[in-house]
Amino acid sequence: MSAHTQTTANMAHQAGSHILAAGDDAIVVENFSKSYGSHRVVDHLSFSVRRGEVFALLGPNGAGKTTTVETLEGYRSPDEGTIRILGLDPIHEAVTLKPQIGVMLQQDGLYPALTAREILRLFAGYYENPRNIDELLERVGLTSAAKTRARRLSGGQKRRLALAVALIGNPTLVFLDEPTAGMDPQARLTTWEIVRELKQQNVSILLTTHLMDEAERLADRVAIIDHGKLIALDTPANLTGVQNANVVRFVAPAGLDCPQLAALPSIGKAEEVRPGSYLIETKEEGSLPNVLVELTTWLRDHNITLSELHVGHGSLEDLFLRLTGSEVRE
Ligand SMILES: Nc1ncnc2c1ncn2[C@@H]1O[C@H](COP(=O)(O)OP(=O)(O)OP(=O)(O)O)[C@@H](O)[C@H]1O
Repeated sequence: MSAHTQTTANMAHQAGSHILAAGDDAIVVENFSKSYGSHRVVDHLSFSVRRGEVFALLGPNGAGKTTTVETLEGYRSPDEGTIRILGLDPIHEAVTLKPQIGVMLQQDGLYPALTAREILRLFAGYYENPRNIDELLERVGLTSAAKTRARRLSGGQKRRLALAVALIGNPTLVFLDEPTAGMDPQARLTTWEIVRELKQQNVSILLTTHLMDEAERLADRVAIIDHGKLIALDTPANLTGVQNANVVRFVAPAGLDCPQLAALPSIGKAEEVRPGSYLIETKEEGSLPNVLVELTTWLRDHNITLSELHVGHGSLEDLFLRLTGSEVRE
């Protein structure tokens, strides 16, 4: 092949792969399973994350989130199924893939004797087009701690540094495993702002979190997994039914007779979700005013004091509890 033909072929290949890549999903997981010994922790999981999407993976402890994320990052191999990250195999094409992804780990496996700036300089050296270190330190709120050795950083500062490490290489796709766990409210807000900025720059983000409000605020779509299986996948608005106000929540003494409440004509369901905290769903759309009349009449007739009453749609936390039967923990 002549040099010209070869260049043309390369250009066509590059153009072709670019067009292909642009239409591709950032992450494709198909039928992925993983066991530790005889314990299957991920069970035929399939989902995809679009380019520029913020995708949250939720699930109770031990649901298989970290195993999934670590497999997507190329640190574990799937027993079954196919995984494509930016169109590439995370293990066999790791050399091409690694410069394009950023990973914020749950554990801050950073060099304890190096300063925050030295750690970022070290990681910047692995990338072709790293971010400016001082700007990044400023963005994550670590300017004043730039010369502090990692072992002397507070827990929250270590998380900020782990986030900066994930972003130093200007990644196309970022994995954030419980990014705000252990952060103070200010750092949490900064992290949320950074996630939104990344999204505006069309960076794809896979997020795991135990914070339902974090998922609700940030994620375009949420997947809930339990025992390694996908049990829900949709936008937060669709999952919580934000379009229809069909839920009444109230606080009253614990131990009310929920079956009796559920038997009222306009009430579809009545549950005590936590002691003294009740959730009621309407039987039909639009019957909320009737539900309120029936509920307050019932409470008055039984001489029950009401301390809070909210009307609206379900929350992600309600759905999570209902689907998994597990309390969310931070
Ligand atoms: N290396 C390992 N060897 C054996 N079992 C493991 C290993 N890593 C994880 N497990 C088990 O696999 C299951 C899934 O763990 P995983 O960490 O993926 O869950 P998770 O959803 O991330 O949980 P958490 O919310 O607690 O971080 C758990 O029962 C865990 O004990």
